[in-house]
Amino acid sequence: MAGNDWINSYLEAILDVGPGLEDKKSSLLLRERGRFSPTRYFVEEVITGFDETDLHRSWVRAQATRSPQERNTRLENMCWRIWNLARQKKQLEGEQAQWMAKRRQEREKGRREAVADMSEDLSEGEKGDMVSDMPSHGESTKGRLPRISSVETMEAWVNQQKGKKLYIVLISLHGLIRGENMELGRDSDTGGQVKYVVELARALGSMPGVYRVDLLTRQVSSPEVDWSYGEPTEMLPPRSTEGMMTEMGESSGAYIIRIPFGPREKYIPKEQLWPYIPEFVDGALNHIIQMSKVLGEQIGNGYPVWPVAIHGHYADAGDSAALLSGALNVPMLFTGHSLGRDKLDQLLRQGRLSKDEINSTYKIMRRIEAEELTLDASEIVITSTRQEIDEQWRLYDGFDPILERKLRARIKRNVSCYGRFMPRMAVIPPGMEFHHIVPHEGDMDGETEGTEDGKAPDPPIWTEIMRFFSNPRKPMILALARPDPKKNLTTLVKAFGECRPLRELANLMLIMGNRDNIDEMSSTNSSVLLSILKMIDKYDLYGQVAYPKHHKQADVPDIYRLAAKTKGVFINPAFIEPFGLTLIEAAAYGLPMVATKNGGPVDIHRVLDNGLLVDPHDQQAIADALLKLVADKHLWAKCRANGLKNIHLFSWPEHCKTYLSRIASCKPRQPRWLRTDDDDDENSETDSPSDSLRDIHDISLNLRFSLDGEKNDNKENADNTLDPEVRKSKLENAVLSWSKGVLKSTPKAWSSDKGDQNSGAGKFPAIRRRRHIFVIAVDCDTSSGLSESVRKIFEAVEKERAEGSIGFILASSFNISEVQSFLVSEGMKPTDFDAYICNSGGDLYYSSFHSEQNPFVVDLYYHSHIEYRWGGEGLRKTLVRWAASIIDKKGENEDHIVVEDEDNSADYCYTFKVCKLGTVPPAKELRKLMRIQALRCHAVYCQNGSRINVIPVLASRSQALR
Ligand SMILES: O=c1ccn([C@@H]2O[C@H](COP(=O)(O)OP(=O)(O)O[C@H]3O[C@H](CO)[C@@H](O)[C@H](O)[C@H]3O)[C@@H](O)[C@H]2O)c(=O)[nH]1
Ligand SMILES: O=P(O)(O)OC[C@H]1O[C@](O)(CO)[C@@H](O)[C@@H]1O
Repeated sequence: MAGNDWINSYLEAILDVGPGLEDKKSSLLLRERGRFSPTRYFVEEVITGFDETDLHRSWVRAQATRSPQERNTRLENMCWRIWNLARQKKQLEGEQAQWMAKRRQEREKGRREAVADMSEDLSEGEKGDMVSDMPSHGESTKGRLPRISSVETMEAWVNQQKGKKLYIVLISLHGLIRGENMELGRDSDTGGQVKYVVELARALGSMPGVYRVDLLTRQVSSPEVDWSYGEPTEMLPPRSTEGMMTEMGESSGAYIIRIPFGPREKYIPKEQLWPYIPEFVDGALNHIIQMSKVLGEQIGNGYPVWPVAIHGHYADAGDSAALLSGALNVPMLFTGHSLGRDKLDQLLRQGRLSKDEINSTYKIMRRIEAEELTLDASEIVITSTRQEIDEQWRLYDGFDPILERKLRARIKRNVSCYGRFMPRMAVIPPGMEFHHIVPHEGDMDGETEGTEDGKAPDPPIWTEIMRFFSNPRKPMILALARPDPKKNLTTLVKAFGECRPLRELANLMLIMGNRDNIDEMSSTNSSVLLSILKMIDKYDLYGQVAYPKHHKQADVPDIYRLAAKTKGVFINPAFIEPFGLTLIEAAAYGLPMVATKNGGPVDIHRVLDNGLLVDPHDQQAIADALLKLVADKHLWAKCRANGLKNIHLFSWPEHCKTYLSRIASCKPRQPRWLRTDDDDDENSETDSPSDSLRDIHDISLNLRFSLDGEKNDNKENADNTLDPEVRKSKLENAVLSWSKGVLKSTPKAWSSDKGDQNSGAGKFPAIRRRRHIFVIAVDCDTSSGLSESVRKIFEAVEKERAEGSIGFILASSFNISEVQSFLVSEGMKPTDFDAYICNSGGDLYYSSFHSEQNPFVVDLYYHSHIEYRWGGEGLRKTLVRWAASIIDKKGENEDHIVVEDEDNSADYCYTFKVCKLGTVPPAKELRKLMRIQALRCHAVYCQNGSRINVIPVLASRSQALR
């Protein structure tokens, strides 16, 4: 019963600490927030160190020895709770292990099937090692970064691009982004990503060949935040040192463009932004179309200059970029910064929150689905480290490094991949802006200290920091991070507090964002702060730890400088750090590092070799490493020198060169309505094609409705603020100019009716007169259901319909022949609707007055927008195989539940009948299966679950409207 002696002594210790554990809610929160408490320490010891049966035994014993004394009752309750926590943890671990095993099986099966499909010509490349052209610190030998080799490609590309000027769109959705005095560490959402995207935009805007960069983000006009975040546009002026800005030439530069969406006058955390993404996409589309037109006038000889790529940063912007890239038919890029699956795994592994709790707090499943979608839609995924690919992206259904390798080898050999696609992964570490790193030679010997003899005074932040210390000249251990539990600052304070020699030798400087009042911080951040303050008190660290309330972005270089001047060390003890901008910042100021061995720091360390890596969970290892680096002056000097020597490898211009060479490898795509130049009538009064799309967009803004489950509950659309009359006339104009633009730009290409092709103006007369358009999007399993809905709507607006001021679009899962039969059976005419979105978004038709035999005109341009990554026959075959595997077993008999419906299938919509409702696997299972095999598509269960339509990944009914 040795185990139980230990348990009992811990239990006694918990009781001595006092209440806390009995309150389930508060203890869960307490653990989630990373607050340190002795109770937590003992509970964790018990749960992780002992077997569940020992814990059960303790509870039984506590029950048996129950007495009226309060302490005994508490002991009994506590034993029960702890035993249950341990069981929960074990169960979660079990589920996790099962999930991993199932996943491994599914992936292997998927891979086998994919390989079997492609088996006739497996090549050496597919069997062999990685054919790597990915630049990576991980793959490089120290001091020789492969990305440098991209310079030649870049030069070749620049030559090839001579005369062409690029427009690039970046998206970072959440807001609170500005060019100067960024509020980094303001809350959980304002950190490295903000700095990264601003610096990337600025650096790209300064590259030869790039004409304009727009960084799109949320416009936040709220009393809670600075007015600058409400400004629609901000220019990012180029930095003027370090040779970054050579050949700015005639570039228009980089801009932050703030798009209004989401609740008005309210700043919200990123987890709450998901429902508003369609609204952002509409606003962004409007901006891009207008900007392309403006750039066309400036540099495109009057032809729109479309973005060469749309690049989403973080899952939410990835989701938006996928929709935009589909709507515009331009390549998409993605950078994760931090990935949901990894976060979910970390949280599950801690065993403190159930999956449901994690999901409701972090909306993690929505985020993961968005990340999967980015894999479906991106041409290139950019990561900061190799680890992100090998350990993080490989957790996703849509990415498998082995399959990726095989597909890449096939593409190189020009062999078919049978409709399979994988995004390219490119490791391009971020850079640093070096303009504020002015060499301070005297930093190391005290010469630059403020003196009366004319030397520069100390920066104000030094005084602010030094007032905390009894002896401010001791080496400073610096941590600079948002007070987020995952940054693990509490373990650092504990390590410092419990290591006497370290306390004697060094001070601890904690820069943890900005705060006025801890009570006003988010609960997660404030709990980290409170735990740290309690620990400072507990270990009596007064005079040894600094934790200033405020600092500005401009103070950050001085903070690093101060730590370096005292011969201190930078520490990042995060549980996992995707990259770690602070580590390269510290190195640039000559500060050696101790960093977590989980994530990006491994890559950084390989390049810089400027410190030690530690297990962030091992408090002793953290203390030992810090002590070693501070105490060993020789090691310290070597690490400082190494960091300074190689830091130039993290430079934005280098990043941009590789970045642009990757973009150059994408097959150029652009909106197809461009290709109508020779149809244009020079004397026509009509607006340009881009106007037509903008106006369609205006219409869709005014016709908010719910499609494909995209609930739009934003009642505060910008246009709604207008006077109703103004809105009405705006809409009228929009409809009119849209119809004019449509008529001008379409005749040949979207007509299937050759005889009619030059009489486009006669084709869509109705649309010209529309003031409003109703989109009827009803999912029915019988046409009678649909007919009832349509009739009710027609009746409700009978007068306007008769006048022709209201037009209708029918959006359904039916194909065009089904639509036709429906119209005939209901005695309706094709022209009762102006347009038909068929096959769940796989096809778009317009009604034509001019041909009785051919009353529907297919929009072929729409196909060019959705055909991206459409798996065609390879996909169909796999779907048929899947359908054949869904079987209902009744004794000896086996019935097929899903069967192919060839008659109703179309080029961009494979249709399957569900023979037995309620027995098919959920749509997400099918999606997963396809993703595992690198087949990209959008499976829609429709007609009350009696049909499955599989359409291109970028198609949907709402996208068709867009
Ligand atoms: O009080 C603070 C805290 C942070 N910072 C700055 O904010 C940035 C923080 O960046 P980083 O250390 O990289 O962390 P995160 O904010 O968590 O950034 C995410 O995004 C970065 C860019 O992709 C990645 O490097 C990180 O690993 C990832 O977690 C750095 O420039 C810091 O100087 C401050 O100025 N003040
Ligand atoms: O904790 P999460 O949701 O993974 O997110 C971290 C993200 O938030 C930020 O820290 C703030 O910008 C980003 O830098 C990073 O991409």
